Amino acid sequence: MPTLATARFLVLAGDVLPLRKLSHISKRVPLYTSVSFLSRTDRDNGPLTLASLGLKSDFEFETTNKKRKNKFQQPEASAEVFRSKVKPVKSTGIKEVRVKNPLEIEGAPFAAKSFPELGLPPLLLERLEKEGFTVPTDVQSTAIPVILKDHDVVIQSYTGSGKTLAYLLPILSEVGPLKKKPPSGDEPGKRTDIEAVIVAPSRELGMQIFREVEKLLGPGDKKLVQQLVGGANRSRQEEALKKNKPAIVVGTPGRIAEISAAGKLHTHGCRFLVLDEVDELLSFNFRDDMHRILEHVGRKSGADPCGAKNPIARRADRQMIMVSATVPFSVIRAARSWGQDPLLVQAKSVSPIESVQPSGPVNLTGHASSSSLSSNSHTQAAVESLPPALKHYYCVTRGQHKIDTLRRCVHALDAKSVIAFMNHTKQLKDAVFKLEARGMNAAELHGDLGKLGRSTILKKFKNGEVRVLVTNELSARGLDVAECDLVVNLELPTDAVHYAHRAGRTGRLGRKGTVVTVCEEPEVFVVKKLQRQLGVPIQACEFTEGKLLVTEEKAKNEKVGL
Ligand SMILES: Nc1ncnc2c1ncn2[C@@H]1O[C@H](COP(=O)(O)OP(=O)(O)OP(=O)(O)O)[C@@H](O)[C@H]1O
Repeated sequence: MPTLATARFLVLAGDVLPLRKLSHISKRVPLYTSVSFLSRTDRDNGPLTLASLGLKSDFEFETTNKKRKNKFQQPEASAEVFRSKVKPVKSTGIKEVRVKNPLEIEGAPFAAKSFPELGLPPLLLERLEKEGFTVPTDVQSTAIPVILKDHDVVIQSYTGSGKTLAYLLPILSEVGPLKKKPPSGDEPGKRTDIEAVIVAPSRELGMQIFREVEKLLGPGDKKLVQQLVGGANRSRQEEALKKNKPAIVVGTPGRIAEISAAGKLHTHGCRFLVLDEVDELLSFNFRDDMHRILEHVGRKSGADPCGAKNPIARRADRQMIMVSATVPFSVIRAARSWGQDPLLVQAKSVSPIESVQPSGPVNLTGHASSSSLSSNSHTQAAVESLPPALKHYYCVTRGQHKIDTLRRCVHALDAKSVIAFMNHTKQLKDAVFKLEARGMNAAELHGDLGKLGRSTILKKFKNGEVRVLVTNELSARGLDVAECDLVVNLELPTDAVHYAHRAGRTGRLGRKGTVVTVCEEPEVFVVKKLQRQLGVPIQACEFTEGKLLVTEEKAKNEKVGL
């Protein structure tokens, strides 16, 4: 049984505590190998701050004599942002030895101008060119070299900034037919296990990532990736696993856990575990399935007698990649628990997770915020997730006129591809009925529809056959429709994080985008609160004579919003 001597964090009653603070606890307290899971409404101790990432400071940084190589040299033109002087640790046959090393964080140029600068293999570069990807985004320039150096990472960058390729490219550099050629004579043996598991919280997002991998692998090798999303035929998925022996699986937590529990998914030798939308995957709904995944993926039972007993050593066998536009402090705590010396990778910075403190919020410009901003880390997470080019408005109307307002809004902005968010399925269906009755091409997307119905509607929306997609929280995360130029909140989101993910469906990858919240007079104070929490202006507007008119703030609204 692992003891406190070999562990760094203890997970107790939903909290993760550094074990060095628990010296008074009995020496043989069992170590939970799982981590705390958080309900959607969990509030943390405080937000991340950009200041806390202190690029020029030295950090006291614990590092491990990893089984994975610690490759700290960067390709010359890539994002060199940290350098660690890892002292060699004498091999004792036990891998848990950790030494404290100072980590120097230096300011450096980040944005690589091209993919070849990032040290990706030639075949993958060819595929990227074929698919029209020529210049990496900031988060890709920063994350790819760090992941290629085998670090566990938390990737945080705003919605639509290209986080998917930021982790897929380093994985495909090491897994599958596009990978770097091993040195001659170093040809690995026949692969039997899955090499990368990518977990996403919804079928739609899972399928989107799956398609992205398929596309990069190319038609000849697309069977090397297998989708394991819920709602799809399970026995067909199991047959495909057996027949095609894929190297990568992408799926939802429930289905992955189910097939794994049935003994049909062999992931013990898995090298990469990706948790996309990690803050959502931490929610209570996924708790049991995520436990199973974290316990089984990349755990080489029997391969290493020390590793089998020592959770820290076992963790070293897989590389954890955690991704979201919103990274509340709960994710930082989870990363500390799951990962080995994980790094926080943002668009233009890399810092040790150890250095991230739950402290005061910052605004979008990175300056310390005013005290009027909420200090919880969920709000902070939302601030950093909004694409800077988005425009935010709200329009006050009566409940019964919301659909008309939506219609006028679509015409006034001449929006071609609109996502309208609501909270309840019944109202959502009514809204579609009313929009269609008014001649607006609309469709509904929600959990009551079967998998086929959902994918057909989504396809039609992506093709432009549907102009207004009326949906709920299901589509708020990860959904990538480049053409979406307008997001409308027909009902208010529950909080700033949900607002940010909804808003992020438009304005992707630097495109223009508009977010309009349609609300009733008594709800204006909520909009004002969102404005304060997010640190972005949400202007009052009206739609008259086919135009969007920004209106003067009414005095009483100002008062309510104080
Ligand atoms: N280097 C690139 N060049 C051109 N297009 C890119 C590049 N990287 C990503 N894209 C495209 O940008 C879009 C957004 O990328 P992606 O979905 O990965 O964003 P994201 O940061 O994961 O967003 P979210 O937080 O909403 O999930 C996708 O259509 C993707 O194909």
